[in-house]
Amino acid sequence: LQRRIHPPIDNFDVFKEGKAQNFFESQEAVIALCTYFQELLKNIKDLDEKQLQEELFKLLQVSLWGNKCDLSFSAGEDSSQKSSPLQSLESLIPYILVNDTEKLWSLLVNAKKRNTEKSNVRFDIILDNAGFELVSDLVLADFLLSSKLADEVHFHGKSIPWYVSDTTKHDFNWTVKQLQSANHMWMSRCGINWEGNLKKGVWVYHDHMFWTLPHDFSSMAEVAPDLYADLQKSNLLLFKGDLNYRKLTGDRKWEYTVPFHQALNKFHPAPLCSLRTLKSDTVVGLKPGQGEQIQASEPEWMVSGKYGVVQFDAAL
Ligand SMILES: O=P(O)(O)OC[C@@]1(O)O[C@H](CO)[C@@H](O)[C@@H]1O
Repeated sequence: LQRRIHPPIDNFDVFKEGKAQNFFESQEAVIALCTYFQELLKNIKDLDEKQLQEELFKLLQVSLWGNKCDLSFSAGEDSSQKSSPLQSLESLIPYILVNDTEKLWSLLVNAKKRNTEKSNVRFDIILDNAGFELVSDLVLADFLLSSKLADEVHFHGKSIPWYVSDTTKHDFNWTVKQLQSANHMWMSRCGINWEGNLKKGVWVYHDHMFWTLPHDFSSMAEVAPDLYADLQKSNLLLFKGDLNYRKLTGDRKWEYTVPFHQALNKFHPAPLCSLRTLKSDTVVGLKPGQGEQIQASEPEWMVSGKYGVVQFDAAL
């Protein structure tokens, strides 16, 4: 229906209220994250490589678990982030079934070393939900620039309201504005910096109709060659969320041990990584017996949102 009334009438978004509510109900978590991040920025220049890596891993995990906050998953009920997103990271590590964060780090560090003045390191985030998840993605993006691991970050949102809480251009700009005008010093500092990044053009927001069409990503080169060509300019594509994972892997009932590379079915515009909590019954790249073992004690493991993957593929 949303596609049929495109462009939306007066920017009407039936999910707008729910998305705003998720943001406001996650307020304390947003404050905790912004405060942590602004403190980190104070001495980011003095961090050695190991410390930078640790901080990147933390913020990647915050962004991963931020994917639990999804209104389609909670059937419209409260899906906000209540506790500090940083506190529980350590205890959640066993729930990351595939953890390729080291590979991600190597890629970013090597891209930086090869970087010359002429070739910027570009990082792309294919966004998922607005609300707390989006804030966690923006903090990650800010870290990449502030640590100089990347020179520009491109965000890809939805051109029409989609899958309940998915981020549109309006949600993106609204979120930056909310932070900017917040009463909390560190929240507003984040918002001001982010507005500045957009103005300077080191953050770029894009949307493309392809993201709301029913195609697997393996057909992108054919169906949306312009988008595919744009993604080829990136050093690393970060795909957020469950639905993007389903589209990456063709939403098939794969054996758990099938390599991620194979399930991508020749979709390789650039090195890519999926940050996703499991909410649907598709998962690949597990170790032999890993899925079966969890299944035996937790029949709902693939759809509960309790488990996650940070799954990387570099082959071109
Ligand atoms: O992509 P997200 O936001 O992580 O998850 C979206 C999603 O949970 O919504 C559907 C349920 O309505 C799932 O099948 C689907 O994957």
